[in-house]
Amino acid sequence: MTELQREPDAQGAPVRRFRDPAYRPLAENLAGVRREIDRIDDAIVRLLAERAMYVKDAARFKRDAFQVSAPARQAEVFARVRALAERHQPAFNGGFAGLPDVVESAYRALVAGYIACEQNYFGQTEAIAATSPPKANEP
Ligand SMILES: C=C(O[C@@H]1C=C(C(=O)O)C=C[C@H]1O)C(=O)O
Repeated sequence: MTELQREPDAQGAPVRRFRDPAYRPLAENLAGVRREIDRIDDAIVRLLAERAMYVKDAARFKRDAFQVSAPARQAEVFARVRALAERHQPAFNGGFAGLPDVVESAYRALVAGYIACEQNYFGQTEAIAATSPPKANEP
């Protein structure tokens, strides 16, 4: 017989502890942990919305779908956020070993979503007629 699956008790006391004696808990119960995660998600989503508006603006500088995708820039972004995750590895409670992988894979999913939207916005733009630079001796 399989045991009935149920969600963890958010109000209850801990049911496990880290074997590391130096580990310092961050919250009294799971509800407290989740309150902090929700607070951080509010800030993250606000920043993702701000980032989105720059992705939209980037469409004005692109000539075609390949340029919207800009794979070299994507690779640069993924390497950069991975390095940032390594640099921001918390120095307490043993850090979070998988952080660079979590951050990189999150960015791979995020940027794929941003690019799909940028492709749509690109379709709402039109080419600007090329202007020739002013010639010497012209006022
Ligand atoms: C914003 C740009 O367009 C796209 C979106 C990117 C992003 O979300 O970081 C990166 C490269 C492009 O795929 C850009 O070219 O910089």
